[in-house]
Amino acid sequence: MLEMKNVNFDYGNGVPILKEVNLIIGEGEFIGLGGRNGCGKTTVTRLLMGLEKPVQGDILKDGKSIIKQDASVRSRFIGYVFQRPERQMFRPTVAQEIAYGPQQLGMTKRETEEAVAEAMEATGLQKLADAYPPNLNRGEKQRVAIASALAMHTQYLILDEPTSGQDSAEKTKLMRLLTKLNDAGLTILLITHDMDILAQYCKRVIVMGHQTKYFDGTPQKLFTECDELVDLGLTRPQSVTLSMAVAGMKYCKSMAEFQDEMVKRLRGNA
Ligand SMILES: Nc1ncnc2c1ncn2[C@@H]1O[C@H](COP(=O)(O)OP(=O)(O)OP(=O)(O)O)[C@@H](O)[C@H]1O
Repeated sequence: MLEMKNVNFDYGNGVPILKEVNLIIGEGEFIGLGGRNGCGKTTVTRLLMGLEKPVQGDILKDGKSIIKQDASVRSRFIGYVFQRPERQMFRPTVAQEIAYGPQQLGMTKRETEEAVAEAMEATGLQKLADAYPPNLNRGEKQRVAIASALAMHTQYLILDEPTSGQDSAEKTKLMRLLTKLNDAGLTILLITHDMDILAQYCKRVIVMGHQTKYFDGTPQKLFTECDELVDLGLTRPQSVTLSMAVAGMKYCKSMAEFQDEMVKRLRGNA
């Protein structure tokens, strides 16, 4: 479990960015982190990673403060996929890039090879083992960044807007991969501005409001009960709007689910 306790933060210029932020990320969760541009989502994840230090408050793992552990120590259990994953790649081939973390952890050659092979298989990168990372497309680069974290046997994976600028097929491919990894036990925290992703794939949503956490609950609660969606820079996904508009219709987290429900109704099954 990762925890932020009463965290205050500014970037050293006296402008408060976060005030009294409290949040818990339990093992095995799939959490979406949303909110307006500039509300502090990336800052929250940088604090969790140890790339920034709180001005006040604490960050804990399994109840113990990790505030003194720098980012290199925390990278053993928290993997991070940056908005521009190419910025975290320095090795000449995909396989060598993925092997870098295990080597830094002191794994033997054999352990490293095994970890790299497993991570490439989990992310479908086997055919790209010898490719030069800068030549990959964005989806492939993201998968290399994810595989690099998996090869270190990370417990938590944080992704910063991984689907922005991607077409629908790439988006679905990535989200299916993340769902599969989450089903296998990986904890995921995903920053996103995509409402469909919050609704369809995340089991819990945290929304940052003005300098602090504003909402923490299920996507269903957020999209059906929260009156401040617009103020928070969010919109209701079309599938939810439509399912709320049809009398007696259950909450539909995706258009596919809405269509299935409608077909059932037309056939007289619902
Ligand atoms: N290095 C920095 N120095 C000073 N201010 C910063 C720095 N990085 C971010 N900020 C400011 O901190 C605030 C929060 O930024 P942050 O990137 O965490 O927001 P965000 O919610 O992730 O935004 P977006 O959705 O646009 O990515 C913003 O006002 C931003 O301008």
